[in-house]
Amino acid sequence: MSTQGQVITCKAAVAWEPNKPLVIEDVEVAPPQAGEVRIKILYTALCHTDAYTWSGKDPEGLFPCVLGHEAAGIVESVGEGVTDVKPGDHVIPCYQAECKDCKFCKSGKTNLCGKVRAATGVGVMMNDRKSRFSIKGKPIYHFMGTSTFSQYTVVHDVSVAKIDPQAPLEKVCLLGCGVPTGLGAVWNTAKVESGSIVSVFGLGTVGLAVAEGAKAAGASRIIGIDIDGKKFERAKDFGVTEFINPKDHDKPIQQVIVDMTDGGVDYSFECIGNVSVMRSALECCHKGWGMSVIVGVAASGQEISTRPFQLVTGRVWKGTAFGGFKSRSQVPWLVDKYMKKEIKVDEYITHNQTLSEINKAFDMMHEGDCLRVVLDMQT
Ligand SMILES: NC(=O)c1ccc[n+]([C@@H]2O[C@H](COP(=O)([O-])OP(=O)(O)OC[C@H]3O[C@@H](n4cnc5c(N)ncnc54)[C@H](O)[C@@H]3O)[C@@H](O)[C@H]2O)c1
Ligand SMILES: N[C@@H](CCC(=O)N[C@@H](CSCO)C(=O)NCC(=O)O)C(=O)O
Ligand SMILES: [Zn+2]
Ligand SMILES: [Zn+2]
Repeated sequence: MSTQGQVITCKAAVAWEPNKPLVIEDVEVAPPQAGEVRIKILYTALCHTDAYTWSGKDPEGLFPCVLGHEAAGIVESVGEGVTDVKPGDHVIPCYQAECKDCKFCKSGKTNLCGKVRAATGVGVMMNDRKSRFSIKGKPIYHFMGTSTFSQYTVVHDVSVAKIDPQAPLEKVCLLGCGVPTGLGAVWNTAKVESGSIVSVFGLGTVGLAVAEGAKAAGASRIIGIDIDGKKFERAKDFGVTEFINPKDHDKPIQQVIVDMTDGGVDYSFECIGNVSVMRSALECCHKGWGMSVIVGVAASGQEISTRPFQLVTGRVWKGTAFGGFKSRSQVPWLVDKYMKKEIKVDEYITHNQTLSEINKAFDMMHEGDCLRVVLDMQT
């Protein structure tokens, strides 16, 4: 029986309050309105940004909400005027939209899109500024325009990337956030050249994807920095050539790196979300040209600082969202690269769970050996 035009009641993990366990609820998901797409989510991974918003440290965090933004699924139905996808299409929801028509999209200077950001930032849909999720009539906020911790979700059509139907959804769900962010930070934001010396702070999924991207770009040295020494062995497989544990040194870590690189690295990447490490990442860059890219997301109220002289003397400080990738145009390209075995994805999946085990899955995510946990949403 077709569910098109009907409210669908399904299971979703609801964050009722910051830091309180997620609760699996029967959630009503309204049909998509004009310009919207309802997606059956088959697999979702957990990202540290979900945990960050759940913790209450995200100034944009709203409760109750359905978190989740790294997923893959199949279009169930589309609203009026939606032409780019149809029921049955395999898709990846994209928290960074791409309308191809706004000032941002047309600028040629950024992957940020302005079309729906004002609505997604406050947990509602553009059309009527309301949520499509409810429980017994009580609205539940959307999150990042994706809300993938639900068996069905509604997103804006500008936030849907149509992908190769042959691609395994239980793997390519990762191409919704962490892996593209790391690869793109290197390829799009920093534009690392062959022969460069690179340092990566934080060897989780994002940092390892930075290393993978840097290796592909031909970096001559890739220095991995992490306070957890257990991260080092695995990082070799992703391209890291040297390791530093700040705990093994008395000197500031930036000084250690400057000393071992004849004046500093060409490019550094902060993949943790720690503002003091962001400073170290900038200050380990080479005078005159070194560039540092902030990838990690820092808590509300945190601010970065350095001596302005660091910038006066030629270091450049940048940041990246979704690795600078234009989502609808380039996520399908990343899926194709995975299918051609040109980028890793499977290697970042260390754990598998089901939606009903989501709280356990978050506990796993915080364990040292974990990169990504993928949830099977339909069991
Ligand atoms: N900008 C974006 O678009 C974007 C996209 C995805 C994720 N993120 C953010 O990127 C960050 C990294 O994500 P992840 O999934 O790789 O996280 P993760 O927790 O798996 O990895 C972080 C790593 O940093 C290490 N670490 C922690 N404190 C450290 C310190 N002081 N010095 C050195 N190492 C330290 C940890 O041991 C861990 O290995 C998070 O803040 C996440 O929210 C940003
Ligand atoms: N809401 C937070 C910012 C969170 C943030 O920086 N998000 C990244 C993606 S993290 C994915 O794991 C991002 O793309 N930001 C750009 C955007 O949200 O448009 C806050 O307000 O501090
Ligand atoms: Zn993420
Ligand atoms: Zn746009």
